Amino acid sequence: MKELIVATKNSGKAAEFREMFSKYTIEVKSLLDFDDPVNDIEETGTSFEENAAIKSEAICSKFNVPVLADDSGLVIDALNGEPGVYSARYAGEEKDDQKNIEKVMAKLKDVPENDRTARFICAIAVSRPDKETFIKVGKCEGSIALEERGNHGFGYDPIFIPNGSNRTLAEHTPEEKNSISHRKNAILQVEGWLKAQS
Ligand SMILES: O=P(O)(O)OP(=O)(O)OP(=O)(O)OC[C@H]1O[C@@H](n2cnc3c(O)ncnc32)[C@H](O)[C@@H]1O
Ligand SMILES: [Mg+2]
Repeated sequence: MKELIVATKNSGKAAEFREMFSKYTIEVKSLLDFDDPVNDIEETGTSFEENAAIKSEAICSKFNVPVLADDSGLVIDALNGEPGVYSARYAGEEKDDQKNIEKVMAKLKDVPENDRTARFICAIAVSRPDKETFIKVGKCEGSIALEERGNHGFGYDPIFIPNGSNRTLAEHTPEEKNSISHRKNAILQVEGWLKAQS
């Protein structure tokens, strides 16, 4: 079975990838599966695409196998695109999901329902030894809820309502989220390559 490393240390992302890749005969590993801890990669880019490629290329050079990386985040119109590429560390270096949510909710406290439009974006970069990296982007349009709700998922899911629903993503089952998410929409675009691997 071919091996694919998903270059993430985010357990929420790793679980979603594992589930969405289960239909392929590919052995999927995340950076959380290695006995020797892999150093953090500095995300110095100014776009999701750039940061995804920084991660996939760094891990591909290290292990010499195909690597897929995800750089993703929440873009809120009323905050001029924040938290954007800084989504993980919006409220500080400790990457605390709850503090990040509280920071967003405080900044949006006077913003009415109609002006709370937002989207999740996911850039997926695939790097292979001696080949060019390719990058695809997926989106999920929606809005920021007036209050936090639900326990599923991770990150900003408790405050994000996808268009067409009245529930937050954290009130969607993992299967439901994986059928509409930004991550799913990015994966769909690399499906041809994934099939060729399995
Ligand atoms: O870099 P890796 O190791 O993959 O893990 P990370 O958590 O630092 O990941 P990113 O740099 O891509 O930052 C993404 C942040 O955006 C948020 N995010 C991304 N996808 C999300 C999703 O599906 N649901 C909720 N929040 C999400 C969440 O706060 C993530 O920490
Ligand atoms: Mg990161």
